Amino acid sequence: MNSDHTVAGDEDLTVAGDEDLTVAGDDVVVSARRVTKKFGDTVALDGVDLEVHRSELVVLLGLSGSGKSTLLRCLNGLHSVTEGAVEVAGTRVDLASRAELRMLRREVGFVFQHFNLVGRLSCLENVLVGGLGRLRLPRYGAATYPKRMRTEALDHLDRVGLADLADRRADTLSGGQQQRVAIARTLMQRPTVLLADEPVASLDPENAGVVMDLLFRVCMEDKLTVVCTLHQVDLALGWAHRIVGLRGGRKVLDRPAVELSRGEAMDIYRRVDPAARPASAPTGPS
Ligand SMILES: Nc1ncnc2c1ncn2[C@@H]1O[C@H](COP(=O)(O)OP(=O)(O)OP(=O)(O)O)[C@@H](O)[C@H]1O
Repeated sequence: MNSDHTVAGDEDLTVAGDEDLTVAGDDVVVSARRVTKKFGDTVALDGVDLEVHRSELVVLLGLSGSGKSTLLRCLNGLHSVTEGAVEVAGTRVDLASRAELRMLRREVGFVFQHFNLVGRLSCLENVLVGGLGRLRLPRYGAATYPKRMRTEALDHLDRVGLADLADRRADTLSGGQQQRVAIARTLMQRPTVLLADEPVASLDPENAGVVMDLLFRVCMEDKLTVVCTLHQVDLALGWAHRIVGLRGGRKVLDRPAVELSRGEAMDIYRRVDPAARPASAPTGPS
């Protein structure tokens, strides 16, 4: 156990030496406290705090290399943190055993930029794969899954608007359709948290909007906690409840999307730290 950190009950997470760090109230599902992640000499995250609530969609924005993917991976334990505390769905990720991390990952769905479907399998079977964690033995072919799971998987495909393509091989679908199948597969996991790493980076603007709309709908309807990395400021402003900006591994912005102008959001992408800019300098379009 990491001696720097202590947990005192479900609603109390503290980092030793920082009395003001009690966090994780009733509906805080994701909590990162002073998280630092180093890869050798590279500081990918530098003391990042983040809280995300149930039914909240938070978008992480930032230049390439600012630490967005690293933060997502620290949330589900794919990366161990160098310092700090992470709690997700009631599990202290930074202190979790391998078995606890396996359990946690059933609750935390992950949506990837490149969909990660099995191309030669049907859409239905790809979705069913999301429910494998609930079964004791592996399955080969959609027909070998219990009927109730097939019905559930079809419902998820219906929800993403693709029930009529259930029997089609996944590699015959467009990118946008494949990402919708991947989201249906994640829903089959019955997650409480959904992490999405640039889920629309490979899609055209129309399909990107469809996928963001879908993520927003499942966030609200299923009361999911969604953390999503994006590079498209307009999509973030359109669908996020809250926008968190990272720069050089540090959090430089954390505001409700409705309170942000486009110019303020774009500031995250400027090479010069807006806080360091002289007061007389132009702020760019808003
Ligand atoms: N496995 C790793 N080993 C070494 N360095 C890494 C590793 N993963 C990330 N980094 C470094 O950590 C920093 C943050 O990378 P990260 O991938 O989190 O950025 P990002 O904001 O997600 O970038 P992008 O928008 O390009 O995906 C970068 O300097 C990167 O080179």
